[in-house]
Amino acid sequence: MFKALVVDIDGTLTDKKRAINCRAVEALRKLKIPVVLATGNISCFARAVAKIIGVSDIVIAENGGVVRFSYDGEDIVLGDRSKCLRALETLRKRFKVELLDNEYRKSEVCMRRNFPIEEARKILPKDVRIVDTGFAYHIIDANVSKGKALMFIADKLGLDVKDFIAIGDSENDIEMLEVAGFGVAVANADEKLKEVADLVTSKPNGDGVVEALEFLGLI
Ligand SMILES: O=C(O)COP(=O)(O)O
Ligand SMILES: [Mg+2]
Repeated sequence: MFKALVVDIDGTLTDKKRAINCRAVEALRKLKIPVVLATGNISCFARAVAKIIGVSDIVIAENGGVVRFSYDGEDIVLGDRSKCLRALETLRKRFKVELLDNEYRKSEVCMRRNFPIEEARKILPKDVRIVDTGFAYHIIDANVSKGKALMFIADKLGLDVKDFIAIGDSENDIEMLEVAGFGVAVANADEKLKEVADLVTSKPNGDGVVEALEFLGLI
């Protein structure tokens, strides 16, 4: 009954050290439905991961700020990076900010997790928000989320967003789980994500992905 799957990368297919779970990779390869990867990471990283896992080359990158429909296609930018760069200047006045992959980002700003995020939230302008993926902080356009990007993709593919199962681990996955037809939080997920999930797996990371796919009768 579900027609497609969207799955987060870090903390979901990978563990804390970013090592990929090979059981999850094999399970995803076996699926008969399209698998879309959705990550806070940059588009070229997402595409490379999709390619080597062997899933569809439709990807959501930069927390929904960038989507791409094919490996050799073009990035579609859904977020306004200028808002994020302005917000970055506000943060820089208060914290020592270290940027990550700045030269490749098209819609957002990514930073090392080395300052108090709650303090940052208090001073950021309202046209952006800051999300903690457990791997990095991201300043994203307030109009952007993995959930909105998923709706955009579903529409282009002629699917209903409710046809998707979504699996994730952190707060940047909340909207994606909310809009999907069935949301899964892996055992290591943030409490906030578990609250919006239809299923919380007993196993963490990739083992949780396999558990969810078995639960849904997909493998
Ligand atoms: O790039 C990050 O911060 C992690 O991203 P992901 O968990 O959405 O894959
Ligand atoms: Mg994640």
